[in-house]
Amino acid sequence: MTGRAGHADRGEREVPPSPREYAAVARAKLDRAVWDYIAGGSGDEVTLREDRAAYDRYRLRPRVLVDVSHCELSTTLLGRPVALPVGIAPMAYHRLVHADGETATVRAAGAVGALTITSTFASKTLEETARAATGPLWLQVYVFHDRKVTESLVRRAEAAGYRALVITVDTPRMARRERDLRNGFGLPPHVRPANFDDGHRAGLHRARAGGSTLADHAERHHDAAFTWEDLAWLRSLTSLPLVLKGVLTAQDARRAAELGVAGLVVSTHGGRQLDGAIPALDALPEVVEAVPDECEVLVDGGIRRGTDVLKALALGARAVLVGRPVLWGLAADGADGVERVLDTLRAELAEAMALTGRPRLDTIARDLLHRSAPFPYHPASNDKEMA
Ligand SMILES: Cc1cc2nc3c(=O)[nH]c(=O)nc-3n(C[C@H](O)[C@H](O)[C@H](O)COP(=O)(O)O)c2cc1C
Ligand SMILES: CC(C)CC(=O)C(=O)O
Repeated sequence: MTGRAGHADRGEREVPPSPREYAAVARAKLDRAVWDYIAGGSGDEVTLREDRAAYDRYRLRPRVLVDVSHCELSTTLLGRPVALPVGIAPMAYHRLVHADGETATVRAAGAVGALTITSTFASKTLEETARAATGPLWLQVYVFHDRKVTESLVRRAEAAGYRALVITVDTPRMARRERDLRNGFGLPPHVRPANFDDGHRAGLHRARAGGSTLADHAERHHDAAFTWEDLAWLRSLTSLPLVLKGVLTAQDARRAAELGVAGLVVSTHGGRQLDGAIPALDALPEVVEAVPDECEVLVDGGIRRGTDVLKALALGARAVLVGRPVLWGLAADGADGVERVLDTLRAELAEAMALTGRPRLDTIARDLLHRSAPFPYHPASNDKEMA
């Protein structure tokens, strides 16, 4: 870690003072189609905007004259220590934005002591990523028609030392993402789904007007018939804890907990799947309420500030995941950029805890929040990351 947010980096480079400012740096560096794939959402991008705006509707009720000389951010996730309640959401193809891809991302997370969740569709193999990891590491899993492919991912994850499997349940098919359709998005030649053999890679690079090769691939391979009953099959494959990602209702949360799922990620997939879905932050309280304490609830989508993290924790999340800002940091400056994004979020969260008089994570509760601004509310500060 070199520079500090807001100060010149060894006198050579200006470090953007907030994660969101890396968006502008990334946008200037990336091809338009790659930027659009990352920034975009599905349909009219209503959920993309509202996931973010949901945070801006809450105001904070600070308590004063509390000893905040030390704020403690460390906690545990599924029984393992992490230095902060902020982890990296699974995202496909980090090599779209930087040659070092997922290995740079995981090194940065390790330096900060943050959880990393690696995508099934990583552009480095899950073994390469595990070798570069010094912090906690979980694998995100998509369930495919060909169960042997999924089973092989699970076996490899166990052998490589992954500590949990995150089953993404909101993507039986990929939603129509109009930016990708307009751009005829396909992977550039140097980016591959590294966990798969050539058969599974077929067609991902041949862009076609009006289509997205990623959506075509999901259509062919994702098992849209995968149900609650089939979870027992996954459970029988492994003793690793299972986490379901993409749950937005109390009903599904309850059912997952009854089946012994260790954790849930309340998520709209960053506004990339069901457009018009309830913002993740608004779904969080009912999910937390529905499950027993031992089922750990995380949330993602639109978290850009330490105060956003604080709000999610106040509504009952054990931790949050951050997606796009990690790719902005990676695009801007490789592992150093990711480390700065995470470090800035940590510094902002520590500051927010101090200024609200909540020096420990177990002092952060619902009474910290005041819901004020009416919906919809989309401050201009959100525009530059979605443009
Ligand atoms: C470029 C990109 C790729 C993604 N790929 C995956 C993926 O492979 N698996 C998955 O479960 N979620 C994927 N997601 C969703 C993220 O895990 C996460 O839910 C979302 O990005 C959080 O919102 P945020 O980007 O606003 O922080 C992806 C998101 C982006 C932006
Ligand atoms: C390759 C895709 C299935 C990755 C994904 O989940 C996404 O782009 O949101």
